[in-house]
Amino acid sequence: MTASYLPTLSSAPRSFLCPQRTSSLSSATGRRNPVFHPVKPAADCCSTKNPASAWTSARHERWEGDLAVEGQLPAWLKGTYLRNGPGVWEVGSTAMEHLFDGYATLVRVSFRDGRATGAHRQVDSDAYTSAKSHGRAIHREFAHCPTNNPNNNNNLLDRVIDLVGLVTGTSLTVNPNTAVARLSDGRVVCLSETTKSTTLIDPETLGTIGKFTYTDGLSGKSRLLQLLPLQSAHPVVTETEFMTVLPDLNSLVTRRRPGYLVVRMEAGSNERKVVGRVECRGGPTMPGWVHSFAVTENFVVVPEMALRYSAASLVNNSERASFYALDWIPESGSYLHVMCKRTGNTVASVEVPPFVVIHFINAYEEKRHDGQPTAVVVDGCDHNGDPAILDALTLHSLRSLRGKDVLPDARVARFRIPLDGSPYGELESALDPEEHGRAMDMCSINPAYHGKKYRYAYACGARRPCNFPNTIAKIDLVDKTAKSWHENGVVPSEPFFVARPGASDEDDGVVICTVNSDGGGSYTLVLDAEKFQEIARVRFPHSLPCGFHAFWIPDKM
Ligand SMILES: CC1=C(/C=C/C(C)=C\C=C\C(C)=C\C=C\C=C(C)\C=C\C=O)C(C)(C)CCC1
Ligand SMILES: [Fe+2]
Repeated sequence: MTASYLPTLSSAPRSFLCPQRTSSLSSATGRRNPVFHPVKPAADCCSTKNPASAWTSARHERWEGDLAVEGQLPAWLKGTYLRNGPGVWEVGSTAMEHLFDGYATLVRVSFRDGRATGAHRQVDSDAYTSAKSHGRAIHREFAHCPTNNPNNNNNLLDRVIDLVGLVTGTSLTVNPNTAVARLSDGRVVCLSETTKSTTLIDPETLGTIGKFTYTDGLSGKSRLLQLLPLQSAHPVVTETEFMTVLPDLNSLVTRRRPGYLVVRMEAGSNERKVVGRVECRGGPTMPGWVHSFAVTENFVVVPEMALRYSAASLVNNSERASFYALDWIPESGSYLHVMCKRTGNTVASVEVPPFVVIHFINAYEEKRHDGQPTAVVVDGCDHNGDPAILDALTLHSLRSLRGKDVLPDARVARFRIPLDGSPYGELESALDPEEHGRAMDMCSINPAYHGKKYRYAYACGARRPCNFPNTIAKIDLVDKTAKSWHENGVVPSEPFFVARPGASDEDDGVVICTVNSDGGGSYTLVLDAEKFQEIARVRFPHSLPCGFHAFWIPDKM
């Protein structure tokens, strides 16, 4: 590998790693100076030798500057890679306990002319700013329940106060720490699982512009007893629309069966319109957790997992369910529902073996010779139908069990849903899970193949022993094989596929992934997607927390 370093400030990291001595630097290259804002001074703030850096809170509110490039970035790679994820787990007297609880940290790497600039910055959500001003977290996160919450008593008034909190969304998190997406009108949003957390950001400065407010009243703002404060964290965004799934919690207060609303929002609009409602088959009262879902050309596939929202935990903001805000109720059944995008009708609803899929990979239709769809095939990262993965992602496990083989097994699950009225769907492993070390999550595909028959998926896999996925895997769903990238002790985030402009092969492009290295330190890796070999890495001057999901914004031609 040829290495070429940009002669920038970032190649002299010791001079600006410490936040106490950052302000007077000037760039020899004439480029913009790095900007450095400490979260709080830390005793080891100049050290990058922290093997648990992936799970260590970001030390600086924000930083931006030039990045050192090792290797050769493709000349065609022009645009901005954005990554979101939890990055601050300690504020004042609060120390969060779960990976999903951390306050949103954005990372940006912009590639132009073989060079790279980078930034990271905390999202100024109400959850984060209020935690800083109160000296403790005051919102309910996935696992974190505000401690000295006065609503601990079970009297009727407290229950009513909690319910009002749920309807108005004031107690649940507004921390958009999961995904980032550019809408087709150019607005860039960070998202998580509460509708109120959706936040507009500036993709260049990573500054928080403000809340993305839906104007439809669906989330309970204008209509009392509209219990729709939750959403899938992964909307499907196309050139014309934004589509998502809202678990319908109205069954908490009505006799209606629980269900899901599929909603769509046109480009440029803030108004979601209901496409249709899917009724849950299981229950009794709560829909299954829907972090993501899948779409095909004509259909939306809504999962109903036996891992269900916990009414008690959502309504009483200091109560924990068996899995944090979720209950595992295998006897309630596991289902997949298929809704027609055009009519909003549910055209298939099948029972399937238990699955725990946080992230669906893709879906496509099988068609008859006359083009009529006969079945829907859906692929997801399945934790072998076991919610134990949620416990494996506590910060204690991640920080203390490094090198221990405690990561639960996972696979690429392939579901087949017949469209002939059959009551059952099929479920099998798409390839031998040993191919990818029995770990599988944080997936992406070539976006041109969304909803279509496809061959390749990119995801995090494992080289065992490990307590977190530690490889980047390219899954070939036709040959049923996997290629892997791995280095000792690494913690990768979602590998994100970016197609070469003008490409015709599905894997003609690069895979971009930000990685925490063994002894601390972070870099963004660029792999040739076809060969699945490293072509460049772009180093940050200090370590960043491991994040979740990425997005690519190409430069305007
Ligand atoms: C889940 C619910 C809530 C909040 C969720 C939040 C804030 C974030 C969820 C993030 C997820 C699910 C990330 C998944 C990552 C998976 C990884 C890294 C897997 C690795 C495996 O090997 C609420 C809104 C608090 C309440 C409802 C439920
Ligand atoms: Fe996700």
